[in-house]
Amino acid sequence: MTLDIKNLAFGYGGRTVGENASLSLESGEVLALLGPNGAGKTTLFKTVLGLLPVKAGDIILDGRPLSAWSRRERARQIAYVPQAHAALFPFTVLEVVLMGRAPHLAPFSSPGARDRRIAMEALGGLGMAHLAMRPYTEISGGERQMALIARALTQEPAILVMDEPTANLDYGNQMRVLSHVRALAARGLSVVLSTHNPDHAFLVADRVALLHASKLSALGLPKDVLTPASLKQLYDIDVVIGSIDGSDARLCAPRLTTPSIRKGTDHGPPERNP
Ligand SMILES: Nc1ncnc2c1ncn2[C@@H]1O[C@H](COP(=O)(O)OP(=O)(O)OP(=O)(O)O)[C@@H](O)[C@H]1O
Repeated sequence: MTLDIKNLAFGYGGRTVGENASLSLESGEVLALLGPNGAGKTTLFKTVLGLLPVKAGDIILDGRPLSAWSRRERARQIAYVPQAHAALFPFTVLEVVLMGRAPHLAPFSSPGARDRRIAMEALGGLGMAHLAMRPYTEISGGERQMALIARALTQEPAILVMDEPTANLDYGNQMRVLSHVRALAARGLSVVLSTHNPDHAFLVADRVALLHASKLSALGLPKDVLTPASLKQLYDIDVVIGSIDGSDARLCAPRLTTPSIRKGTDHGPPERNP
């Protein structure tokens, strides 16, 4: 399953968030998208998922325009892991994960034994099986994030779109999710994920794209795209990037700057005159 985005413009109503975005995704490839807060990563993802209308350009899924796929067909091919949200209804974790089976069920039918097995396997693979019967409203933000990943895997998609999948996770679960992403790619799944952590892109991505000032500004190997200069442009911070033991593996370390703190400006109310 391939995904081609050509000269895409995306945004909301009369507002264009990004334009002229082009990229392609091959089977088994992991693409990491980096960009500052508000750059438009979620908006791009929602457009690729067909949740927001295309403003200009084309999205081609497996050679066919996305608009030619029915919602159900699309949902069998592309799954979305949104940023974890607060839950409103006390479904069990298993019930939430089973929602991923919806595109595979006949209309008005309920999930069967096979669907439950797939859902439990997804939970088990993420070390979450023990939470299956807990209300989704009574688990932590990180556990909800893991449940949403399990729900997406239960959908058995060819392409997985993950919006900051490690954002709420402890260090161990971050690495478990990244390992899972690599294992899924090895099985032929394509993964697009956004991250604010360059090290995660170094760990997991085959290619990296940068979204900045309404443009996809770079697309290439992590070591070529994630440089002190590009990260300075993206986040306005200074970093050092080193290789581990002279290998191709890279690590990014920020240099902290000392902000100038002035009395009576950004850091508290102005001093009163006596
Ligand atoms: N529903 C909406 N309607 C109009 N504008 C929106 C809407 N949601 C987000 N925006 C705006 O669109 C721009 C891109 O937002 P988006 O959420 O795609 O950024 P992002 O790169 O995912 O950010 P973050 O890293 O903070 O999650 C921002 O300026 C944001 O304020």
